[in-house]
Amino acid sequence: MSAPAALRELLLSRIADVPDYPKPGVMFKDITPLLADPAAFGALTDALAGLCERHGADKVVGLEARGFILAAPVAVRAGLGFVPVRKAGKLPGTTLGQSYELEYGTAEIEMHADALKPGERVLVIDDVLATGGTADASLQLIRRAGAEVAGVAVLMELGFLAGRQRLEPGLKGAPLEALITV
Ligand SMILES: O=P(O)(O)OC[C@H]1O[C@H](OP(=O)(O)OP(=O)(O)O)[C@H](O)[C@@H]1O
Ligand SMILES: Nc1ncnc2[nH]cnc12
Repeated sequence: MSAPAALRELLLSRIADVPDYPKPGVMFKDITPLLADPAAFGALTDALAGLCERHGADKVVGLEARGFILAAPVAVRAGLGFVPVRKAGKLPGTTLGQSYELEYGTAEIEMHADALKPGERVLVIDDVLATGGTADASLQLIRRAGAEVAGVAVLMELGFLAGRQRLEPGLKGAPLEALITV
């Protein structure tokens, strides 16, 4: 479900389009103006915290790095624990790792193996859903830890990259919430 029109407009107005970054042909969605506006950042945090409640989340997982910026205040606002999913090699404890396909090549993300309890319901939060590869890998980590996926929530879905379609099998019926779709 997308956000109410007034919130969508506020959020969209604070996301900058940066052409040809980080490489030619990519339109980068820069959320730093949104983060710099406490009213917009607060409204985003409230909306995502509301999704934690609606979907019965017990924990919030944030995806490095921009996902951390959004997910951490949401977890505090929702009164839930925050779990970081990091790029490989950054977590000190025993980890579960999951590699995934990028547009070119592969990448790997990791989560502490004991970060989630079996049966806990987890909401995954990130800023952008593009091809869906990162979010899909996080769902595999959550399930391998024995936890349940309450849903995935993103600020912005890039509809033309069909990440929703890529993510659908991994969601297994859990919701994908995008406050804005472009
Ligand atoms: O749907 P996908 O095609 O997987 O792309 C989406 C991911 O790409 C970006 O992260 P990036 O890896 O650029 O890292 P950053 O957050 O550290 O900038 C974004 O924050 C998402 O996590
Ligand atoms: N176009 C884009 N803008 C911002 N973050 C992204 N992650 C993947 N594609 C992106």
